[in-house]
Amino acid sequence: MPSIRAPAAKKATTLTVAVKCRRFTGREQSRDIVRVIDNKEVLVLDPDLSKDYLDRIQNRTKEKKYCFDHAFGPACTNVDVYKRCISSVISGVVQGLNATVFAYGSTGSGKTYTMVGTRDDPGLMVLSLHTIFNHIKTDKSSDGFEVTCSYLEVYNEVIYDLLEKSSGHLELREDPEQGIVVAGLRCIKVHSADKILELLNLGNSRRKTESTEANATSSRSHAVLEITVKRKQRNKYRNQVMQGKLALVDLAGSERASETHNGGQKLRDGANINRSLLALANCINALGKQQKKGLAYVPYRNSKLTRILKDGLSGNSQTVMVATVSPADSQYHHTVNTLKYADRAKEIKTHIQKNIGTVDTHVSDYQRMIDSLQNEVFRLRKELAAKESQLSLKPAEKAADDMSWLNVLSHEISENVQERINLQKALFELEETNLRNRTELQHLDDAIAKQQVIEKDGAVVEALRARRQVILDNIRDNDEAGVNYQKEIEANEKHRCQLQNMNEEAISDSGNKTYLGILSQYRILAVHVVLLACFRALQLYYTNVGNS
Ligand SMILES: Nc1ncnc2c1ncn2[C@@H]1O[C@H](COP(=O)(O)OP(=O)(O)OP(=O)(O)O)[C@@H](O)[C@H]1O
Repeated sequence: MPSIRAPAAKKATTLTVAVKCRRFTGREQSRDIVRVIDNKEVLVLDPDLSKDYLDRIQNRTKEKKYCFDHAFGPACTNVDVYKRCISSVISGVVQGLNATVFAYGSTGSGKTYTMVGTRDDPGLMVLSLHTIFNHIKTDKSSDGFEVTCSYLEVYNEVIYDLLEKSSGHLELREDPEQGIVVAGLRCIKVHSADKILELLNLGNSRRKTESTEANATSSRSHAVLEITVKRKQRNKYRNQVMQGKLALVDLAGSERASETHNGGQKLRDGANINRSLLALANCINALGKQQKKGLAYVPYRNSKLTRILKDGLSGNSQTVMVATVSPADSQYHHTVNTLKYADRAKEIKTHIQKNIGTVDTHVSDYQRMIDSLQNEVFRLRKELAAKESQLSLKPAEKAADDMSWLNVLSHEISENVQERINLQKALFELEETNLRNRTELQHLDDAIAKQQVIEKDGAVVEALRARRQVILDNIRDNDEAGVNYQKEIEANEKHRCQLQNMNEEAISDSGNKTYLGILSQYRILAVHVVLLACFRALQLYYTNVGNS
């Protein structure tokens, strides 16, 4: 399938960081030490009540104050969080932008509650899905939408598909175009928010949770729900597609082994969870410093979680981090630690750009468009004949000047269409070549992985790598050439619009509006039929070449 490429224009943005302090749970008996001021500031009081006035003024207090994009106190619901910092990001997804929302905090601080929620207080995952489908439902354009969803978990550094009953271990692959992808992950087409919610519940029931000292249902895995929204212009032969991706992440809880009193498998789980959360914290640290001091290295490769989140942390994504904290004095160190990382995350920069590109219009789609245009051409031809007999005089005799100007325009439109066909053909050829290149790249990656088991970095591996580089360069060159063809196509279409406008103006100025209007509409539609028939033939040809 031809690629969906992002256009050159990028907009730099920073991570939106929100803090949410949950309310006390029934079993907690602690002092409340977190205050939210002005919807932005978070004050963490010193848990040690014995501090006196002198300690305070001599700065010996452990009281801490932070400022974030948004802060939510215990009385706020998930809907409040959603409205203030998530909903605008979600609207962008329907317009072809990528977004990542993740909850970060210690065990029992309210991450799952925030992301998944309850029946009475639905979480950010549920609210986002409803917004996406509402946008699609109320969209005024004639665009077609396709929504797909995948749900995975990273448990003990192994990736599982939560939408598969008995999922095997899945591997991460680096795709030159799509970045990090999880090979073999199921992507299900969905037509309503309810269907995704059903899948979400199913996935959640398969998620690994345990009762720990700190949380009765502690998530032992990191879960990533990914929703892709493809928006395709209907009835247009310029097959523009926009694709927005939304990643909603519920991280596992971090904890100190000494606090949880876990042993055996639970202790091992905890070590792995902490390993990936540490890797995430290290990435946040490095990215935060990178903005301030220009340091380059970010250790994404240290865990599966950070590789999966790479785009959300530094790539093409509008990202929101919701740091969750408990109000309890017993959680002071966790709270301050979470807020410290949240504070660093404010420095992280990402960029956003619309994912716009071209995709196949299926042969059947072209046929459908041709059929409907041909019906229209047929209707106009009949109307034209009726008008000619009404006029009794031949229009060429009646409006010779108008006709000759219209003929010139008509000729120019035909030339423009011919140019468009040639450009499309060149683009198809390029995309076909890159399709073959990508297949070879995949084979080379497999071969390199196999060969490395036999001899690490030997001569064969070197040769395979050299070939891989050549193919990668070819892909890049072809993609660049493709972008130029796209620009020429855009210019060509703009010119055709101008010609059609001139045509309409000429008709509206003439004394024979009705007849010339029908005549020119008839000619333009006939030209479109030729164009579509040509695209259909090209599509058929390349589909057959691809299959053989
Ligand atoms: N805003 C809230 N209002 C009421 N109860 C909450 C709120 N946030 C969290 N809780 C409750 O606190 C407890 C812990 O929350 P939750 O399971 O979401 O934490 P977590 O951070 O996901 O923990 P873990 O990392 O161990 O999975 C749950 O009983 C949950 O119902």
